[in-house]
Amino acid sequence: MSEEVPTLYGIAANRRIRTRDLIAAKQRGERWPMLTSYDQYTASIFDQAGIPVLLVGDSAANNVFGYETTVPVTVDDLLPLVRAVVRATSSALVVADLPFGSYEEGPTQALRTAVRFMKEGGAHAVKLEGGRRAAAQIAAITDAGIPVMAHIGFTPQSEHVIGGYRVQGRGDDAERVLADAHAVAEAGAFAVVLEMVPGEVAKRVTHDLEIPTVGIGAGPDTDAQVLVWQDMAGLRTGKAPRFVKRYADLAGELTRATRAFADEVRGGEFPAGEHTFH
Ligand SMILES: Nc1nc(=O)c2c([nH]1)NC[C@@H]1CN(c3ccc(C(=O)N[C@@H](CCC(=O)O)C(=O)O)cc3)CN21
Ligand SMILES: CC(C)C(=O)C(=O)O
Ligand SMILES: [Mg+2]
Repeated sequence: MSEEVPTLYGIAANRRIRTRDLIAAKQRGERWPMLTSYDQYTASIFDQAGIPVLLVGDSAANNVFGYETTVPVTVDDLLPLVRAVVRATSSALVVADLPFGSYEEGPTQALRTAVRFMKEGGAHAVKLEGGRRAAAQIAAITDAGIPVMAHIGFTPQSEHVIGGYRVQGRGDDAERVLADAHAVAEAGAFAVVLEMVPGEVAKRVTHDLEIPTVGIGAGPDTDAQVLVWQDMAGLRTGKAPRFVKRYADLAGELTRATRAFADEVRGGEFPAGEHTFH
């Protein structure tokens, strides 16, 4: 487990990735992968496998706590997950997602929440949803010394206003996404997630901005790509969004292992002598 760890090209694995490394990577034309993580074991594996940025997403609402939407999850729910991911990693930059209700009231509330994720969670950066409407919050948090990743296009916390899971920025709406992208960069964001926007719009934003763009359902021309890990690894079953690619079948593998354990207990084959103390 001590072999050379690939992180960003040219960056040694013996220190944490910093936001400036990600901006430098963009200048060199290097793409990078990002995944969500919500626990110790996945965080350690992703860190060792060379994922330079891990997001403790508010999507824990769906993928850890079993809610239908991201709306119910709280700061107190997410803080222990952030601590676990930080403790389990040595190279990755850990980004804490600000949940719904923890920053909308304004810059003061947003900064207070971001400070909790830094002080109590040990996060290295925070992320929040919104373009022009979130610019004041992004500026306040950044001015306090906390790096902010923005998130525009489809913003799941607003799905009740948006009216479901919908591509944002088609046709004339592209101007809205572009204005949001420029606003968050101007406010001081170090990167911006583009979720479910047309590939052409994501390409334009990526070209326009000096900060890296992180696509999810935004085509191949962003600087980085992010997926929810349970989608990427096939732990989540059922219909996945079109932007998901499954790189493994963890649900199938875990089902097989579970059935084997259950069968061996029922059949009296487990535990065997080697598992027994005398
Ligand atoms: N497991 C998981 N993966 C995610 O990507 C994710 C979460 N959870 N939770 C928070 C948000 C919600 N997101 C979602 C959820 C569903 C679709 C979806 O069903 N998309 C369909 C319909 C698109 C359409 O109607 O235009 C698709 O086929 O892509 C997209 C994004 C992205 N985030
Ligand atoms: C999908 C990513 C960008 C996210 O915000 C989350 O997982 O919460
Ligand atoms: Mg999120």
